[in-house]
Amino acid sequence: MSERKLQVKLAERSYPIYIGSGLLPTLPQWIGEQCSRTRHAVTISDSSVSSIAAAVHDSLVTAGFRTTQIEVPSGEKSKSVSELERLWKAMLGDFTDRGSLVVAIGGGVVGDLAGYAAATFARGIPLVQVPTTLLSQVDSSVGGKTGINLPGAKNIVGAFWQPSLVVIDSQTLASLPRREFVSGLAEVAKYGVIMLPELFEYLEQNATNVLLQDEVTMQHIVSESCRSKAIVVEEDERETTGRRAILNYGHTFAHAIENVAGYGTYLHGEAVAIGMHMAALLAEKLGRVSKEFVERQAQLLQRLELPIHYSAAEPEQLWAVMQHDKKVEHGNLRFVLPTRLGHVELVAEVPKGPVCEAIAAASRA
Ligand SMILES: NC(=O)c1ccc[n+]([C@@H]2O[C@H](COP(=O)([O-])OP(=O)(O)OC[C@H]3O[C@@H](n4cnc5c(N)ncnc54)[C@H](O)[C@@H]3O)[C@@H](O)[C@H]2O)c1
Ligand SMILES: O=C(O)C(=O)C[C@@H](O)[C@H](O)[C@H](O)COP(=O)(O)O
Ligand SMILES: [Zn+2]
Repeated sequence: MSERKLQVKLAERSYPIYIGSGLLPTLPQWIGEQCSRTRHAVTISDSSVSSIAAAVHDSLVTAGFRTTQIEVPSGEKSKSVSELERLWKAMLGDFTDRGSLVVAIGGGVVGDLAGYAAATFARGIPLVQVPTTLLSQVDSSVGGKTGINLPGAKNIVGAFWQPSLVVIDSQTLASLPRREFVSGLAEVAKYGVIMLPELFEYLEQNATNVLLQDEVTMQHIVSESCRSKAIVVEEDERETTGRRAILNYGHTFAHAIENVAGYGTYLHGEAVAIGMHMAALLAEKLGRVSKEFVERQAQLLQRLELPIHYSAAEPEQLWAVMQHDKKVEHGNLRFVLPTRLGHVELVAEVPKGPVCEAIAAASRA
């Protein structure tokens, strides 16, 4: 199967996304095209993708690059100040400079962490994303959000730093555990709810093939997801007009759940699925959507084997953590809420009562 090429159009920060099977051997050529001044590549990966990182490294060496290889522990806890500091020091120690680039090989954790290292080292060096989880292929590798967590808030320190190139090779998913694969489907369902009802219906009709990871089905959902994200990012690169906030559907709840449960307890996509259910319940309580909408979304998420219930009922605790959400403005938390399938809005002045009721309604003791 030949590759598909999408383009994220952001003037001088524009970049291609290549999607296909068996693309990694072509990576050095594409790096040469996108980052022609670069002869030194810092590959950053995690311990679950060592063999993929080794293959990328070898192809870069063969193509004449000097390389620095860095590995971080796998898991959400690596999006930390201490890992970031370790990366900076390793980059400095091997003479990384403005003629270098970072190649992030892994899931969203590596992409966000390595991306922020690229954004900050020497005030910013080019970044290439090689996503190896479904979640990172449909979402985190595109759009330029990079960063780390603090104990009190998810993704609270970071930068917008667009990659110069994204290479999505479906073969890298061969070793991905099923729970991680399913987690990525939450972000795909999210695009369906926020802007692409056809994708939502496609998921409803093709759930079996999706879960079987049928190649044609996968290429469709990955490219539709990247296409949707690119459209939104092109309209509001730095989330200043509110348009990009639609990509945060379910995330106000999700980030609080990830934080309160302890980073890594819920996978990001699992928390997003629960957060989407909470957001739909909240929208229903505010009279914005029907019960049928809530049930239809819940049915799809469950059909995709995603959770919709939070296993500990702590509405007050989630509410407190949500006050650190980046959509808080002048002390007011804003929620992304649906009005119909394919459309969501950023809503301010949502009272605490219905929020806590929605959390309780989606919770199981
Ligand atoms: N920047 C953004 O726009 C954005 C968007 C969505 C999510 N995120 C962030 O992304 C993170 C979640 O990303 P994720 O779900 O990819 O998690 P992850 O990076 O932790 O990867 C999931 C697990 O799979 C392993 N893994 C990765 N590739 C593998 C492969 N090919 N084979 C076997 N194992 C593999 C990893 O080691 C890890 O244990 C969260 O921190 C979330 O906040 C960022
Ligand atoms: O790219 C975006 O914009 C998103 O909101 C995508 C989300 O799926 C992603 O989890 C993102 O990291 C959340 O952003 P944050 O600004 O709430 O940290
Ligand atoms: Zn997300």
